[in-house]
Amino acid sequence: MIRRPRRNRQTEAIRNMVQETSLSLNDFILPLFIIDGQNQRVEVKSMPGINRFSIDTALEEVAACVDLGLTAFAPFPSIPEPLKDKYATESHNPEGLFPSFIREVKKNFPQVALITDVAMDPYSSDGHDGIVENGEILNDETLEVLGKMALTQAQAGADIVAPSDMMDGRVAHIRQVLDENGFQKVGIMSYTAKYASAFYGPFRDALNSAPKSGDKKTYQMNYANSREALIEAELDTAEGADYLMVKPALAYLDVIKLLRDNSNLPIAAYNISGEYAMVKAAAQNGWIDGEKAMVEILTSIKRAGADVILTYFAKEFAQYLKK
Ligand SMILES: NCc1[nH]cc(CCC(=O)O)c1CC(=O)O
Ligand SMILES: [Mg+2]
Repeated sequence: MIRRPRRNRQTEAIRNMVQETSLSLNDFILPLFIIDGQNQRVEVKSMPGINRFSIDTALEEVAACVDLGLTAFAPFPSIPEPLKDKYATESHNPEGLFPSFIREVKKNFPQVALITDVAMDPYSSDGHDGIVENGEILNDETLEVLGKMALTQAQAGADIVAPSDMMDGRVAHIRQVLDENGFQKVGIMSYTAKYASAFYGPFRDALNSAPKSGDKKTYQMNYANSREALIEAELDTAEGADYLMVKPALAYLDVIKLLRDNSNLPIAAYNISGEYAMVKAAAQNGWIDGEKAMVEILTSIKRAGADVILTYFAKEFAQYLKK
């Protein structure tokens, strides 16, 4: 035998030398759940280690994460039920919970990147990402709400707005609204290929944002499709997206690779709530080594082609690097 691949695996120094993919804290965006009130830090039952924070404790959490070397955050608001309505009006109230949080973060930590969620579901009494009329999700009427929401977030100081709703044409509409109002510098991270997934459950628990009726299959993609992701990617690119995202990540590594190979834009991947919960549940049962599984999963997402990874593991990974 002349070729023996095992030679390059003989010692840790050699293995490290030939390692193709490495993770850096610059790769990560940490999602944060924001709730009303003061001095609140409430664990999400289905996501061990992940809390919902009021603005004050969220700022402490951001400070702790910045100390660990994290630089990017993706906050999501949990809106009290009485403030929800059919048109997600609260989503463009400049004095609302979410814009208030954005302003506080930018005031205290101007150096961090804030990637803010644009979608109706946390504010919608129907729990959908669009306006519901006779059981139908209206596309073009929803764009108006998304534009106002994105503008409100930009005015509060968001660096990048991230539409997660999957309405057609929303990237172009948001770009136009931002530009008309002088926010040319605010980026758009589009949830380009977002699939109708069974793994969103814990997130909907955290925000109490599950659809009140029906499912999201008329707007989120069918997980059996990958060519359709290329159609979405072409459109988002033409409409002015600065980043293309694939969501979820783990069961969609092929889609991440597909977009990586077909686009020169940065590719983001969202390692979502249910993917986090699976690892934590198995680790708590002693069935897998949670820390090793975390590093393996995050490395795999990057190996598949993600430049940016949204993950609930970001803080834990930063702590692991410190060890
Ligand atoms: N706008 C919808 C939205 N924004 C973030 C997530 C899920 C994130 C996660 O599971 O971690 C979802 C999915 C959904 O509820 O349909
Ligand atoms: Mg689209």
